Parts: sequence; C-alpha cells; structure tokens
Amino acid sequence: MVGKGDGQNVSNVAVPNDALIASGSGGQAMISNSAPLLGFRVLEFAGIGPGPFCGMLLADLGATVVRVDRAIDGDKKDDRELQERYLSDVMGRSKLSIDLNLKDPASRGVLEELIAKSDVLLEGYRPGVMERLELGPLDVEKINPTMIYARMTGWGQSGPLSARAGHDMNYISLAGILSMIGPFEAEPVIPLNLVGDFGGGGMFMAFSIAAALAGRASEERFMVIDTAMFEGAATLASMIFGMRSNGSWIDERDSNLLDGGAPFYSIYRCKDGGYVGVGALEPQFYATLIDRLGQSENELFSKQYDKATWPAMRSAFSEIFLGQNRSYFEELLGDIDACTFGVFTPSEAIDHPHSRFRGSFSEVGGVSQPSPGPIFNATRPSVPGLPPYPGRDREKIMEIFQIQR
Ligand SMILES: CC(C)(COP(=O)(O)OP(=O)(O)OC[C@H]1O[C@@H](n2cnc3c(N)ncnc32)[C@H](O)[C@@H]1OP(=O)(O)O)[C@@H](O)C(=O)NCCC(=O)NCCSC(=O)C(=O)O
Repeated sequence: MVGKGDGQNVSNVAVPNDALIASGSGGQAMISNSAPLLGFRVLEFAGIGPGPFCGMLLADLGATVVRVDRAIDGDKKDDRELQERYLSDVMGRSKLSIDLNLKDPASRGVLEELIAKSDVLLEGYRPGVMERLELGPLDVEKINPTMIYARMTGWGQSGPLSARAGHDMNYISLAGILSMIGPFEAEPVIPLNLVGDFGGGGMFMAFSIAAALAGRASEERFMVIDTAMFEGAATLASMIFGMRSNGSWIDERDSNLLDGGAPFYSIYRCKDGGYVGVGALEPQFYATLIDRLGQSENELFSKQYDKATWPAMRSAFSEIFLGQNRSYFEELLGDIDACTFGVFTPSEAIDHPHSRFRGSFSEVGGVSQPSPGPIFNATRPSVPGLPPYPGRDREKIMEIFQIQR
C-alpha cells in the first residue's frame, strides 16, 4: 500500500515548518514508528470543528495535509503578523495551506492537480455544496479514480434533516445522548462540543479514513465515506444502548451507574471549592476508598450496590468531602486504588507530574496544547508544525505536488 506522496521525502517533523517541505529529490518516503501515515496526502477543504480536527489527527501521524482556504480579505499583513494571529488554530497544526477561490474557474487547474495527486479528500460542507462546485464524488472520481472521498456532516448525506444547518448539541440530541447528561429534573448539560464534533465526528472520520487506507492493500478503488456526527455520537453510546435493553439503564438523567446516579461514581465539592471525582465502581476499589476515608465501620457505606442506601450514602460522602480541601484528599488517596482524583482545570492538567512525565502536552508557538498521539513503539509523534495562515504554503505545495504554474 503506497500513498501518493511516496516519491517525496516529506516529513511531519515539526517546527520549523520548513521541515514539511518536500525535497523534490524523489527520494524514498521516510519510515517512522510514530508517523504511520507518512507518504499519504490529504486535501482538506477548510471548515469548522470536526473536519479540521480529523485533518489534525491525520497530520499528527505524518500525513501531508493540504488545507484549501478562502483567501484572506483586505490588505495582506506581513507574514510574521499573520503567523502569530493563527498560532491558536491548534487544529491547523502541521498542515499546509493554499488559498483558492473555489468558484473561480481560474483555480480549477491547480485544484485538479491537487485532487489527482492526493489520497484523501476531506470536506465538511452541507450536502450539495461540493456538487455545485463540480467537485462532487462523480466529478472527483474522473480526476482521481482511487480517491478516498471523506464527507463530514451532522445528519449525513441523506434523510429528511440532511439539508438543515445544525451544531454539535443538535446532532447529539438525535443520538439520544443530550437527554442523558445532567442533573435529575433540570436541563440537560452541554458536554462542550466534544461528543458530536470531535468524538462522533472527527475521530470517527479519522478512523474510517485509516480503515479505507488499510483496505487499499487488497483493492484500490474510489471510496466515498459518509460520516454523520449524530451516528458517530450514537456509536460512542453503544454500551449504554446495550444496558438499556437489559434494564440496567433507564432513560432518566442522574439515575444510572455512570451518569452521576450512583454516589460512588459522582463528583463532590470540597471545603476550598475544588472538586473530587469518585469513580470507585468495583467493590475492591470502593472498599479501599471507604477504608482510607476511615468509614469501614460506617453502616451507611456497607451496601454499595443497594440503591435504597444511595441517598444516605451520597449525603455522607458529601459531608466528608466538604470537610477538607481538595489537596487533602489528593494526598490521602493518591497512593492507593481508590479511583478518586481531583477535578483538574486545563492548567492543572498541563502541569500535572503525570502528564509532564509522558509529554502529554506540548507548547507550539507559545500555545499549550495536547501533544500528538498515541505513542507508537514507545515513540511519540513529532512536535507539531505551526498552523498555517490561509495561503501561507502556496509555493511549497506547488513544489511538493510538482504543479507547473
Ligand atoms: C456548518 C454549516 C451549517 C455552515 O453552513 P453555511 O455557512 O451555510 O455553509 P455551507 O457548508 O452550506 O456552504 C459553504 C459555502 O461556502 C462556499 N465556499 C467554501 N469554501 C470556499 C472557497 N474557498 N471559495 C469560494 N467559496 C467557498 C461553498 O461553495 C458554499 O457556497 P454555496 O454552495 O454557494 O452555498 C454547514 O457547513 C454544515 O452543515 N456542515 C456540515 C456539518 C458541520 O460541519 N456542522 C458544524 C460542526 S461544528 C459545530 O457544531 C460547532 O462548532 O459547534
């Protein structure tokens, strides 16, 4: 299985961004344990949320991801100023950008060359947009008969809702998920935009693209992937759908094992206003927790899975945790399997000794962000390259794709 970039010596070894440039020497692709997608080329049509996230995951693992942007309006600022302005575009890291007006026939030549020489096309417009641009699957197949054409939408390419605008919370609602999160008899809680956009969307799509690339080993053919965020989100809830069917989950918030209904899988406030998350599901870990809290003899904690005891158990836990600061419990429970930890802010997560030990976060252009991952053969993928501003890499892209002007 080879990528369209295999004749290029392209690396995602990051800052400075020049490391992303092909040498043009026609050398062999570099093989790296931590960059399994090295040599594959992805053409990403700029969008929001899940598409860019999917592109980031692919770039993190070594793919050459070219983002097709709209040109920046107004006066061109100098490159340094523009680069600084885009440093916070974490999902753009390690990508290259070309600006093209997709509605201008003059862009067509370059666009077709990029399509012909890429392995994956990634788009997140409303259904019909690519077709109107004459870039739909039927058009692209004529240019590149082995393209993996990956489409990201909230509702999918078909069905009564497919043309409707929407956002994460709308999609995860149709997955049945939004109704499940939050306090009993209060409004559902928005789980940021992580479940639809990034879990059910970007991650699901990246997985499906990797699967399609792997499938090329047996057959190279044109492939259209229709990723619907609501379906990806529902897939994340597969286990819960199973539990519903056997009666171990009810359609009522805050009433189940993993939705805050169980007092031994809940969050408690401490004296200083910090929180701890108690996740002591298994009897042995629960027993360890109760023991270290000095409550082994307390009847209120004696019947872990007896629902009738849960209200009193919750009150007792609340009182204990309110009695001391968060750091007290972190120290008390830090060296045992009590499945209980502080609820960390992003800054605390970045500074935690464990994440520091593993290099879980990196600083790129002064912006703290999750490091590329996962770790392959004990090697973490390279530190990312700086995210591009629109049009930053036009020249480099022309060189890598060997496009004549
Ligand atoms: C997000 C959207 C609702 C935004 O709707 P719209 O602003 O109406 O955008 P559309 O995708 O419908 O259309 C984009 C239009 O821009 C045009 N277009 C795009 N790029 C270019 C360039 N480079 N040059 C010229 N024209 C361009 C394209 O041809 C379309 O034109 P015309 O054809 O002339 O219209 C929709 O894109 C969408 O449903 N996408 C799929 C699902 C999705 O991504 N949802 C948001 C997830 S993020 C999220 O939930 C969150 O962050 O929260």
